[in-house]
Amino acid sequence: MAVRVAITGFGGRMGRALAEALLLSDEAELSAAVVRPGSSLVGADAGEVAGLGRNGIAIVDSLDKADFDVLIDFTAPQATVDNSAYCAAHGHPIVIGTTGFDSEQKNQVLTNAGKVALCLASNFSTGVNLCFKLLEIAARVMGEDADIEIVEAHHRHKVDAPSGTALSMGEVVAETLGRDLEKVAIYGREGQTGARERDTIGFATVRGGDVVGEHSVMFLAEGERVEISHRASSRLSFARGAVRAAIWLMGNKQSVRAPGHYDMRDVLGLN
Ligand SMILES: NC(=O)C1=CN([C@@H]2O[C@H](COP(=O)(O)OP(=O)(O)OC[C@H]3O[C@@H](n4cnc5c(N)ncnc54)[C@H](OP(=O)(O)O)[C@@H]3O)[C@@H](O)[C@H]2O)C=CC1
Ligand SMILES: O=C(O)C1=N[C@H](C(=O)O)C[C@H](O)C1
Repeated sequence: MAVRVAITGFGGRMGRALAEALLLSDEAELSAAVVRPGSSLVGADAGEVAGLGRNGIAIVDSLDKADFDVLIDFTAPQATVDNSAYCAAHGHPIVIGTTGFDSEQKNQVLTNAGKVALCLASNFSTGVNLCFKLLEIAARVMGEDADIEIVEAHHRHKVDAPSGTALSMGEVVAETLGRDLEKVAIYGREGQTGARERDTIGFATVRGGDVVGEHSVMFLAEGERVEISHRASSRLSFARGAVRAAIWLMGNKQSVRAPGHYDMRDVLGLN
């Protein structure tokens, strides 16, 4: 029997991509599509809204009206805080792709991992999670002798910066080098900045057009430079990863994963 998935933020870019990924899956299916109360999409056919053809699932405005095993939530920080609390209260595992949390919101979300299995990742694509592993090696081999800079580019509608993925990349590098990202991160430069300090990790953000998501981490040493880069050309790369995580949390419906905080590296066996 297929894993039954609810999607919150169904009308958003990722909501629609997730619907497509579920249609392509043999092991999971869309069972509920949820949008904000008052949305003009309430009552519409979810398949039609996602451009996938009629599927008979009417869009609802609350998780209380949804029938599902596991939730996939790519919305906005406060909505994710609320949706994860709902899942914890009702015993549903949850996959979270939302980025841009402040530290209090992130703590609130993670509290729920005491009650249900929760998979939180700034990026669900296989390629980015492979890059996280490559970054550990690069940081170990070159990190002490190189200046490290992270550049990311996204579409003009993105509301948080730097991207969650760029921050995760910074965390991987900083942790490998025994540095505290909060202390060494430099978010953009302007004016008389002075010479670069070796231990810092710089972030630069580009926003524009329809860029799906591009990340590059540079290790700039004397006489050579290594770049580890990832370019997403379709949101399906994130959506298929999130569906894989949902199936993994449900243990294919045989044995639901124990409550806890997981990420996509756990799903891919990279941790
Ligand atoms: N981890 C990963 O792999 C990826 C993560 N993301 C992240 O996912 C999130 C969503 O991205 P994207 O789909 O592009 O964004 P969109 O703005 O296209 O979609 C977000 C959706 O969430 C809904 N939403 C927001 N706040 C609320 C709320 N309080 N209550 C109910 N619904 C709400 C919006 O509804 P409405 O339109 O009515 O406001 C909208 O439908 C972002 O944080 C982004 O960074 C994106 C891609 C990959
Ligand atoms: O908002 C997006 O679009 C994306 N957000 C995620 C992030 O902040 O890292 C992942 C991906 O790059 C697309």
